[in-house]
Amino acid sequence: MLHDLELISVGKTYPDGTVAVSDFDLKVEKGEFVAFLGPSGCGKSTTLRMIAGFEDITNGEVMMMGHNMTHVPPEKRPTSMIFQNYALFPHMNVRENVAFGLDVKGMPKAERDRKVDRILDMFNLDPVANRKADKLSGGQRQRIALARGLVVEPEILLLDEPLGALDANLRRIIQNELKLLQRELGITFIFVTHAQSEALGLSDRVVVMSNGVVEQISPPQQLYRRPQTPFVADFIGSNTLIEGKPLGAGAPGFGRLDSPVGRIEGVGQGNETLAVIPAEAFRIVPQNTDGEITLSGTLIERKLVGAVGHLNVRLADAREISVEVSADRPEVRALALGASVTLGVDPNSVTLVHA
Ligand SMILES: Nc1ncnc2c1ncn2[C@@H]1O[C@H](COP(=O)(O)OP(=O)(O)OP(=O)(O)O)[C@@H](O)[C@H]1O
Repeated sequence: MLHDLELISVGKTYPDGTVAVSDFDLKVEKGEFVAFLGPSGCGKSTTLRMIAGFEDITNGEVMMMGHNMTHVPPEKRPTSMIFQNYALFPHMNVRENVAFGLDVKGMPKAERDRKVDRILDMFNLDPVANRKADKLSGGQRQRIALARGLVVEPEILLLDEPLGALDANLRRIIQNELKLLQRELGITFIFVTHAQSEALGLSDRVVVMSNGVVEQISPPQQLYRRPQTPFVADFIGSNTLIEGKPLGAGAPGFGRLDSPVGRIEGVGQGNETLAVIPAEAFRIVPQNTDGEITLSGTLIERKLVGAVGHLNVRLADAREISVEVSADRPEVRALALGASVTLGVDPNSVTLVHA
């Protein structure tokens, strides 16, 4: 099957020797929304620029619709890129900014105007079409940048932290618009962000990167439920990580671990050395509850925020863990600071990974 975008072992070493990206493999289907997520400096933007053609590739290949694009210049690629600072021309009006990409292609004026009108209408920009780009609000500038990226009808839209300059409220509004737009147009989106909620909320799949390396590529729910590396377990959601000695396989699909706070069973092979337990997987249970992992400790902090109780529990080996439980439960309301608590966890909620 032909993929819209395929990265084959793509790597980038800058002339000063900085290895920004290594061995990046990815296949993206038509119409997919893929987010690159990771901390600052992990190589997200470098990868996006290599896809756009703005950055030379040191190793590997970039394929689009089955064609090798590795050495094709940006303007000959079926991509369009939207930058965080929008990169609008301040001296041009909105219409000229949007028309720019079509002018570069030498499109005849009548066809150009038709396409520009359509896209200005789509983004509600016709009322400001003749205003200079630097005289507009952040949200309007963001829409111009999107309109300019889309008017050239790319197969793949590349977005580099496109919402980074907006305040939280506008960000949420434009996030929704972006998702609707992407569904409607069926264009492939590659979206770079370091905001976890944005990546998880918008995309079909998330590529988590750290230090130039792909840690995991999964749909958002899968990243939460089944992290594959210690980095992802630590970076996504709110997990307790407990190391231990592998004890081999348990029930089919499950492995066991001997940890300083007792035996832990979770989804895995049994040769892993780290158990990952989501904060919300814990419940307060009576001692010696069957069929569950139980961890005993002392309650050292309790905050009830709406329906959620945030507890800090000190376990037998003195480590402190964060636990989220339903604040409405009587056994949670009854807990006093300093009380002994037993936490129960269903092994199904636990993922074992290699440390
Ligand atoms: N032109 C350059 N020359 C040398 N090193 C560079 C250059 N551009 C980026 N780097 C380095 O490459 C690494 C990856 O940078 P990149 O901008 O791709 O990260 P990022 O994940 O997009 O970060 P951010 O979220 O801060 O934009 C970093 O260590 C960065 O310092």
